[in-house]
Amino acid sequence: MSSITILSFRRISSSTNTRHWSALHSTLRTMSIYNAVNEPLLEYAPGSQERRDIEKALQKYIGKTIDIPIVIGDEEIRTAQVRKQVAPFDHKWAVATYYYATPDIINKAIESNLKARADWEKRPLQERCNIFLKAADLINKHRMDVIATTMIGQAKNIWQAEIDAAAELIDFLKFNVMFAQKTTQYQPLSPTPNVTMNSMSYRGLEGFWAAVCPFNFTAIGGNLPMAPAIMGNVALWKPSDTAVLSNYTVYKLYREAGLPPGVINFIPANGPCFGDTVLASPDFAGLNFTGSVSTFKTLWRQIAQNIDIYKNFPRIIGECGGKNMHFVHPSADIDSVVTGSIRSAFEYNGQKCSALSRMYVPESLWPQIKSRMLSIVKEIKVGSPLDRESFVTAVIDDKAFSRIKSYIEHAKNSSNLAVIAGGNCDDSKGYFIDPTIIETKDPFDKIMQEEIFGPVVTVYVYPDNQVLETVQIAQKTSPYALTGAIFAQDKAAKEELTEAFRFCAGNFYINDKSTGSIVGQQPFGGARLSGTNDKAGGPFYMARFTSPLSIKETFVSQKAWRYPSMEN
Ligand SMILES: NC(=O)c1ccc[n+]([C@@H]2O[C@H](COP(=O)([O-])OP(=O)(O)OC[C@H]3O[C@@H](n4cnc5c(N)ncnc54)[C@H](O)[C@@H]3O)[C@@H](O)[C@H]2O)c1
Ligand SMILES: N[C@@H](CCC=O)C(=O)O
Repeated sequence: MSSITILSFRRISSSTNTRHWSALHSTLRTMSIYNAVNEPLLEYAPGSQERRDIEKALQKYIGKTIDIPIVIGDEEIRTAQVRKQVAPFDHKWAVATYYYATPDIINKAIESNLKARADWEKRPLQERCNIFLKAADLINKHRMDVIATTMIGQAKNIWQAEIDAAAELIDFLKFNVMFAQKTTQYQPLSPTPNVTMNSMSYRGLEGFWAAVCPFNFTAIGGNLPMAPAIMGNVALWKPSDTAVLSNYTVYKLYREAGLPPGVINFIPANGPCFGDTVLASPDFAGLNFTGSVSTFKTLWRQIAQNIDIYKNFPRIIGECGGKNMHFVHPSADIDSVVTGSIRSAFEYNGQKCSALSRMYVPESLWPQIKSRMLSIVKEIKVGSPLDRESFVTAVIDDKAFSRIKSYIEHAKNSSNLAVIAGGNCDDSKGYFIDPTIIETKDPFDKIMQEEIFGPVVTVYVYPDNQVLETVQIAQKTSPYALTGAIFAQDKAAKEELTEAFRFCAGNFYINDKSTGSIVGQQPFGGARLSGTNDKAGGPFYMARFTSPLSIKETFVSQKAWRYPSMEN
């Protein structure tokens, strides 16, 4: 790994000895970069060691309520605004008690960030990277706690929790470190090093970042404050109300890994209260947001309104929703369509931003695809994530339950729409919604346009001789461009469809489902209203968290003020 540090860099840069510069540049050329590889997934087969481990870990949490404080520096704070995070599959069970931060407390957290920044930003990149690589080791060591808290708090079954809270989070930590090193490796040209040496110093931003997190991925909660911190920034971690337990479990491991107090403060808070307070601070430097379009637009508008108070132009990153499609060509392989669509639409109850939500299927293939999807849906078990057979579990909360149910009711009440599988909703114990398949005669019905974020997929069946017309419909149906997939065996069709949907997704799949991106393999993010497409888990992402300083140092005394062209 790199032996170059910002501190040593500064020491060298203050020297006028060109030999030091040459040494720096040759070290930069030879420095070794951390080689991130993806975390292997554990399988949790019955009888396996990991199966026993997760069952033991779950016992620590089942039936209990964990108390979670606000954390600023080393101080734990509890306010009078006591909140409960409930198990979505058993809403009488509060899995955690936490406390909303008040505006005063949020301002105190900002002060603490700024105080910690003075030292953190100056630390060598290598030192910061080492802390987060240690955090990756600790997540692995305490894998079962991170997974168990994700299972009970966000209702993920073991498989989905493993993908998210263990594998993806560890991947984010390791790939962010690697890309931070690669990003900062660039040094500008110095064609006459005995006369002039050019260099670039990679600074964290002046001020603090607000990391505003969604409920649906523990890994995203862990990533949003951590990526800026690696690059020398300080951040407020605002967890989602429905993911406080898993996010706090990860936060504690970051601190245990050596993250100094105040670099990341853990601030559960009412969303608008948090937004209003942090965006009113002149030191607000950046927003790292993942969540819905409406929240992102609200925050962006507020930033614009407050633009005159800021010391810097804030950086804005926002990854939002989608209306992700599978477009099936008449030459498609039916097995791939059926398996991919069931998985993408119903894994984690359709609550992945990349989940399949609308399908376009040619009428020649629909009878087979329909009968196979309906028969799989009959086999899908809906239930508690603690039951190893549950493929679909409960949706996250009462608001999500009502929203998803309203789309199903709309389908039941519309003559253009037919509910052909599922449609049952039951919130008596938990927020359960059966995997639901709807057929539509109207490709522009709102159910084909709006993000539902639940286990509901709508299918539009098109005449085989109208592929191009249907492509045009699919292109303009939704304002989002997050993920999309085409299924085709015909080579020319594959090329044509890929070109036709070039701007309809940030992550595009050919003969594969629209979900399941892996850090470092399919860097993730969408365009249009799906977000700023900064591709978390990729190299450009880390560049967003640095404010580079270009330095030119000249070693020879400069005497001539006249241009050569003026000389005789
Ligand atoms: N593109 C991606 O990478 C990606 C990944 C995951 C989730 N998502 C999207 O996230 C959404 C689901 O997540 P969610 O329900 O948690 O989203 P949400 O917008 O309801 O909440 C996101 C966060 O914003 C906070 N918030 C709400 N109002 C706020 C305000 N006025 N000021 C400051 N913070 C505020 C919430 O408390 C929460 O922490 C879906 O739309 C999904 O598609 C996108
Ligand atoms: N990485 C995830 C998307 C995250 C959004 O919720 C996937 O591609 O399944």
